[in-house]
Amino acid sequence: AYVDTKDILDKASEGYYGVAAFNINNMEFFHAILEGALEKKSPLIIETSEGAIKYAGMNDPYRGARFFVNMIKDMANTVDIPIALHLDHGNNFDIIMAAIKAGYSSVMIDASHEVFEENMRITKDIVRIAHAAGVSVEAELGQLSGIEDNVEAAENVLVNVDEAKEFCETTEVDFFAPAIGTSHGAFKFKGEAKLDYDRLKKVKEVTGKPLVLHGASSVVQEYVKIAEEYGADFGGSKGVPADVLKQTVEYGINKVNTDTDLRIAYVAGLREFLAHDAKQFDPRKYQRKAMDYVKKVVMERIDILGSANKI
Ligand SMILES: O=C(COP(=O)(O)O)N(O)CCCCO
Ligand code: NA
Ligand SMILES: [Zn+2]
Repeated sequence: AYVDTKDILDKASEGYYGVAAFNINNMEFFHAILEGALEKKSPLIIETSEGAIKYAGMNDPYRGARFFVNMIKDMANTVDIPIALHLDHGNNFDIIMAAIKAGYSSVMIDASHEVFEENMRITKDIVRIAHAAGVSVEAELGQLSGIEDNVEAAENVLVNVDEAKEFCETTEVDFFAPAIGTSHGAFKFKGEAKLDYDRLKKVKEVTGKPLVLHGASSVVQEYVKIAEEYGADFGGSKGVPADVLKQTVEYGINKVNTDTDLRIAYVAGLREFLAHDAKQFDPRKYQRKAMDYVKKVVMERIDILGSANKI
């Protein structure tokens, strides 16, 4: 069934388990992810960035938003796991409105690069509009290092616990993303993967909200190796190890944003297949291995986060 993201995350917060939020740009990633979630009988959050919406809509965001809603809502209403569709890193007002109007389950307003008061004001405004339309809202405090959705965040700015309390009370966001040391992409840490667990525990205590971990991909080396065997160069790639992910779930993370792991799995499968089959030109066949690797990553992640059979 097609559900509100808040319903999935309130249950996850109650039960102290994590639900992965998988990013897509096309049909094949959605199908591969869905196969994995169905097999695991897991609730599923599908999310699209503003770039994905522009890509699918050939630069018309409202068309792109409708494309994803039509594909995902219709499929969701014909399978028996709960599925939500979320706008990831919403920042452009028109695209956030397009997602709400098209029928997204939830939207993120990411004003984390603004000063605190401004982030709070913008977020409060989006919450008012989204809630009027029955849409739930995610927002973020602090900054991930690396490229945060075309906004260059120089260094990690960790969430401030007191600000988090005031922010959640004032804005009434439905779920909240505290920056605790992760970053987007495949090169997350120079050395040891260190997250600020103490800060995370405190944010859970003072907000009582379902929490979101951005930049949560593990950069699974099994697929990095396959991709590199067939010509990729992902040297120095490092993500959030599975045991660290489990710790964050234990301390209150409930939505676990995962994009890079799927991208690496897919390109590994594609490179491997094409290196061995010189004759195949049916896209349903030459993408299958890539989709199988995405499905495997999805199922492994569901096991790590504990959302299997939680439907
Ligand atoms: O927080 C995340 C997941 O980040 P990642 O999968 O790179 O760890 N996202 O919001 C996904 C989109 C941006 C990164 O590609
Ligand atoms: Na998000
Ligand atoms: Zn993110």
